[in-house]
This record gives sequence, structure tokens and C-alpha cells, in this order.
Amino acid sequence: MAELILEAKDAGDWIYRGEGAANLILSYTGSSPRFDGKVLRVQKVKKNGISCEELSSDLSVHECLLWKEDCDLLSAPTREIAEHLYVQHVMRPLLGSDHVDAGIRALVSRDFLEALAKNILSQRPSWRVDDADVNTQCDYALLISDHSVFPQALHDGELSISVEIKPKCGFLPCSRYISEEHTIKRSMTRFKLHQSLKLLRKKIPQLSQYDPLDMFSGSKERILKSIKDLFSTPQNNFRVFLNGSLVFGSLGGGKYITNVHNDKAFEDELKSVIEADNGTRTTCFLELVSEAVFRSGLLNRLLEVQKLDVFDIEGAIHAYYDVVSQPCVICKKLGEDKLSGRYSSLHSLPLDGSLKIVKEYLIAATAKDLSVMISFRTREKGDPKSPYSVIFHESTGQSFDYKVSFIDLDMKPLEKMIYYYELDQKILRCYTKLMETVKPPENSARVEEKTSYQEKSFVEDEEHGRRELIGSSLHYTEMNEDDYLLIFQLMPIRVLLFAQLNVELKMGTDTRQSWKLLHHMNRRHHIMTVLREKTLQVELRSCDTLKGLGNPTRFMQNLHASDMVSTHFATAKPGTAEREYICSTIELC
Ligand SMILES: O=P(O)(O)O[C@@H]1[C@@H](OP(=O)(O)O)[C@H](OP(=O)(O)O)[C@H](O)[C@H](OP(=O)(O)O)[C@H]1OP(=O)(O)O
Ligand SMILES: Nc1ncnc2c1ncn2[C@@H]1O[C@H](COP(=O)(O)OP(=O)(O)OP(=O)(O)O)[C@@H](O)[C@H]1O
Repeated sequence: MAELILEAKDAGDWIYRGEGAANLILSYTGSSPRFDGKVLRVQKVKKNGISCEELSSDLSVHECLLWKEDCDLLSAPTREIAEHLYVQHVMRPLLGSDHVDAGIRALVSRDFLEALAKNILSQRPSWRVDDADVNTQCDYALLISDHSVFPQALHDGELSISVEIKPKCGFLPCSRYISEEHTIKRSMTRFKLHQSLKLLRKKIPQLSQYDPLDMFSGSKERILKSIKDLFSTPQNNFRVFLNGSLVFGSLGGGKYITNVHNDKAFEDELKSVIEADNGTRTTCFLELVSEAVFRSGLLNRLLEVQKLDVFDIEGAIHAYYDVVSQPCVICKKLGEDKLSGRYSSLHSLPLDGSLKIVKEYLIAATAKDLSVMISFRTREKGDPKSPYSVIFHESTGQSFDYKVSFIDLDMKPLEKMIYYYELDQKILRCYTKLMETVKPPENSARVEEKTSYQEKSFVEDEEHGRRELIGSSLHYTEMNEDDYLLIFQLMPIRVLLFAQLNVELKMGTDTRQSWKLLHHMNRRHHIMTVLREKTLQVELRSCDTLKGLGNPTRFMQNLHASDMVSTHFATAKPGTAEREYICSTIELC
């Protein structure tokens, strides 16, 4: 095949599809058959600070050491080519050649990239524009199959619907190198832990309900739950495309607030694909997706690759310092003796042992960050010809062809190991600090007992508990708005409600009055707050008792979307409906 070259005159044929932190994706709108059904993946360059790609245009000496057994990588004249070979020769065999398209390189002129950058500027999310530009220094871009459609689908007028799932890390680490103060890592996923830091940094507006452990569980029910959770809080982990156009989720990731996320609009979009009654199509679609995840079994394969990270970053970082032949900064910081301390077994490994740990850590990092695309198209009854797997969807009586592909299999630069370690520390610091802040005071063992993680009611009529909670409230008043927001999102409902009252306190409401209200409401069982397996649930025992609250339906809706209550309130401005709702609650007292 003659080498593909894209020049300035071609730029108008490519339109914005989406982007991640490192690449822009464009769809083809021209008429050349060689680009049909393809997307173009173009590298970006950070505007401020040094992106890892910028560190060097070739593999570093130590990266060459790392990938020496994957010889093809070393022969690559540039980092871009090495990265392409990494997908072909490292990730593809691990994940299955049927599910990975490494793409082909197309030569791109600087004029092409400049024209492209200009054309798509207005469609890119502004925070992505602030963060990075098209890298006009690149010679190549990648032409990859457009996984959101079936080949030829657009020509035949056939519809295809696809979901993109970024499942993140699906296992709990059990490395012995995880420090004691980070034990939480053994019982809560990195994804969940990371949410609090993201919330604090305002990268997300609310906590995700998604738990990767459900997605990777292998259980049909839990997979369905995870898909529903993703649908409720898609962040950058869930998108839906109809014939390649986004119909649910947010483009470009990031702030994740999008007008596309509208349940009614989505239900309407599904009309052309799902033959079911109004109001039931979304459920049918989510069932279809979870069935495909379950049947394909591909997440099991992905999980195995993720589990190449055996030592966790708290272990692998020590191997990293040996690979780059530098004194171990972490041992120094922790006051550990490199040769006789806690990490001596890692530091006494031969170089090949250290290389293996780091290499596998980086492969696992790719596997923890990739996305899965699943595309569906309806299959006509009795059509035996399709080369794709088929799912029969019982509730609609429809059959669907489906295919599953992995995207975004980028090689992670060796230099990123330090960043990984630091980010891990930050995530844990943020989470631990938060938990310490909201922990009831030492002498409140009885309160603690009543609110253990399984299933407990919020408040019972006990003077003791009440006083203790009031005590801790004084502590909360020292916190700023971000801290409140975090508490609202993270804490069991007992603290959640209490924290709301605290914010009222900050705004001038008397603590005792606030407390009395809560106490009064709970004692009379007007509301009952329950924590079930980390899910906040609020039940209203009797609507009659809510008369004083203005609009009971609204009140109930707000409470039922329990995490919304916190978000609304935490961000509520004086004069807004949310604020009024809280105030009317307070007035009841
Ligand atoms: O560290 P994480 O888990 O936040 O993952 C980063 C992703 O953030 P996420 O949490 O998925 O929103 C991040 O995604 P967003 O930019 O947030 O959409 C990138 O995928 C980043 O990879 P790279 O720097 O482009 O190679 C990812 O970095 P890696 O850790 O995969 O290197
Ligand atoms: N082959 C493909 N077919 C269809 N859509 C794609 C394809 N590759 C990427 N996309 C879309 O473009 C988006 C960005 O692509 P990609 O994930 O490769 O970018 P990235 O910068 O490498 O991401 P990250 O932030 O994870 O590093 C994806 O989220 C997906 O919606």
C-alpha cells in the first residue's frame, strides 16, 4: 500500500469526534474509500508543564532496557513509532488480536495539523483547550478502525449503537509492600478512593456510583448493576454513540456536565434501535450492554493483564529506582535502610528482576486506563450470514450482532512511575484526612457501633449519641466549602444529614436547634436513613408528616436521590430552590 499522506487540503474532511488527555480523535467525512470507517488519532502537546511525551522524542536509555525483549520497539526511530509497536507487539497479544486494532501510520504535514487544530477548536471542551494543543511537530497520525460503527454500516443506512466503557482497575491490591496507613487500599478500589481527590479538585461534580469490582465480578447481576451505576454517573467512564455520534455521556471527558446527559432525550434516541415501550428502552439497552460484557468474557482477560501489577506502586517504585540506577528516594524519605529495611528484598533483586516488575507495572497501567467499545446492530430474523457474535434480547425479542474492541492502549512512559507514586500518596492522604475529619470523637464508641458499615439506622433516641455528635459538629465548622462537599459525598447518611445542619449553622442557624430538628424527625420516624453496603438510602416513613415541608413530592425526590441532596445543598446559592428546600426543612423545627 502506498504511504498515506495527509496535507492541508485534506483537513476539512476530518471532524472532531472526541479526545482524551493525550490524543484527539477525528472522524472522516470525505469520500475516499481508504478512510471510510476509520478515525484519525492525533497526538496533543501540553500547553503548560512538561508532558511525559515531551520529555524525549525517543525511548530513553532505561526504557530501551525495559523493552529490550520486545525487540521491534528498540528498532523504532521515534517514540511515536515505538508506541505504535507497543500496541502491536505487547498489548495486542495480551488482549487478543481480534479485539485490538493498532492502526496504521499516516504521514501528516504540519499544515494539515495546523488547519485541523483551527477547524476543531470551537468544538473542544475549553478546559481541554487550556490544557493541550494539537502537536503540530508530529510527522504521523494513526488511522484506526472506527469501533463505534460496523464496516459499511453508514452506507447501507444500517444503524449501529455503541458504548464506550473505561472500566479502570478491577481488583484490590494485596501487595505486602502496601503501608499500614494505606490498608484501605485492600478493601476499596483505587477508582473509589480517587473519587474524593477528584471531587476536591473539582474534576467531578459528584462521586461516581460505579464500582469496578462489580464490572469485573463475572456475575451477571453485578455487571448489570455496574452498567446502571455508570449510566447514573457516567463521568469519563461511560458514553453511548449512535452511528458514531455521541448521544449519552460527555465528550472529551473532564467536567462531565453535559446536556447530552438527559434521560428523556436518551430514551428517544433509542427508539430507532430498541423496540420497546416508551420509558423502558433505556433499561432494555443497559441489559443488552451488560449481557454483552458478560458473554464476551473479555473483562476476565483484561483483569489478568491488570493483575500484572503484583507489587502495587508502593513496591514497584523501589524497583524503578534500581532500574534507573538512582538512590531510592522513597527509602530515604521513609528512613528505611535500602539493604536491611522493609524494602530490602526488592532492592536486592538482580536488574532483570527489577526490570520485570517495572515493565509489568507499566503494562498493567495501560490495561487499567484503556477503554472498551461494544457496538451493536440489529440482526434480521433468520439472517445466518453475520460474522459477528449474536445476542438475543428476551424482553424485546430482538437479536443483535455485537463486537468488542479495546481502545487507548498507550504505552506509559517510565518516568511516570514517580508521578504514580505521588498520586497514590495524594489519593490516600486526601481520603485518610477526610475520614479523620469526620470520625466521631474518641469516646463515641456507641455511636460508632450503631453505624457500622452494614446496615444501620441513623439516629435512635439516645441522649449520649446526640451530645457526642454535637461535639464533633464544632469541629466541622472550621472546615471550608470543599471539605463540606467531600463529607456530603463520602459519609454515611448519619453524618451527611448532620453535615447539612452544620452548613446551616455556618449560615447562622443555631446548632442546638438544628440538632433538635433532626432528632425530632428521626424520633418520630418521619425519616429513616439507612446505609446499605455503602449506598445511602433515605426512606420517608409517612408522607402525611411532611406537610410542613412545602412540596412533599419534591422533598421526597430530593431525599431519594440521596447524593444529590448533598450536592444540591453544598452548592446551593441563597434564593435557589435547593436552598429554600433546606430552609423549609429547618423551619419545621
Ligand atoms: O491515573 P488515573 O487513574 O487518573 O488515569 C489517568 C486518566 O484519568 P481518569 O482517572 O481515568 O479520569 C486520564 O484520563 P482523563 O484525562 O481524566 O480523561 C488519562 O487517561 C491518563 O492517561 P495519560 O496521561 O493520557 O496517559 C490516566 O493516567 P494513567 O494513570 O493511566 O497513566
Ligand atoms: N478507534 C476508535 N473508534 C471510535 N472512537 C474512538 C476510537 N479511538 C478513540 N475513540 C474516541 O475518542 C476518545 C479519545 O480517544 P483516546 O482514548 O484514544 O484518547 P487518549 O488521549 O489516549 O485518552 P486518555 O485520556 O485515556 O489518555 C475515546 O474516549 C473515544 O470516545
